[in-house]
Amino acid sequence: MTERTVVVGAALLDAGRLLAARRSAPPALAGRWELPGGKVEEGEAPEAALVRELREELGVDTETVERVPGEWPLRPPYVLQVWTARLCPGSAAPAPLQDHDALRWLAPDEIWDVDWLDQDVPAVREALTRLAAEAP
Ligand SMILES: Nc1nc2c([nH]c(=O)n2[C@H]2C[C@H](O)[C@@H](COP(=O)(O)OP(=O)(O)OP(=O)(O)O)O2)c(=O)[nH]1
Repeated sequence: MTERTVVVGAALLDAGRLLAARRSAPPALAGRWELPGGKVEEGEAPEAALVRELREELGVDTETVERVPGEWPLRPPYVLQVWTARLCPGSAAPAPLQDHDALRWLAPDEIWDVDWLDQDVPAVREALTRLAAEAP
């Protein structure tokens, strides 16, 4: 039997930039950059989980736009799925409230300036194609 838990990550896009978040915990991941998000709870739709996680972690109101095709293995039993998302009108600006200690909005030519978690690199590469498509 394969047990797997989906971790949803947001490619949060705004004004042609992608939000990257630096993890503050656990020690093995702290200091590395990721797509903000978290684990989907039982009975929860992944898009709803992502909106919930972004509210908890960053204090923002968001809506998901589309699934970024693909699924990337994390530490078993977790797999990463990614959606593009945008801020709802009137949302607060993202703040590192929980799990993160820094945030950066990255333009396409800055994407590789941060030290992404190794396992996020293929997902970020895929998200970058979406960002390039919507860059002003
Ligand atoms: N959110 C997120 N987690 C990731 C990414 N890449 C990656 O390996 N992970 C790992 C870190 C964690 O082991 C797991 C997700 O944990 P989390 O701490 O973000 O999820 P959560 O908010 O639901 O966690 P919890 O404290 O409620 O247990 O997936 C990523 O891009 N985004």
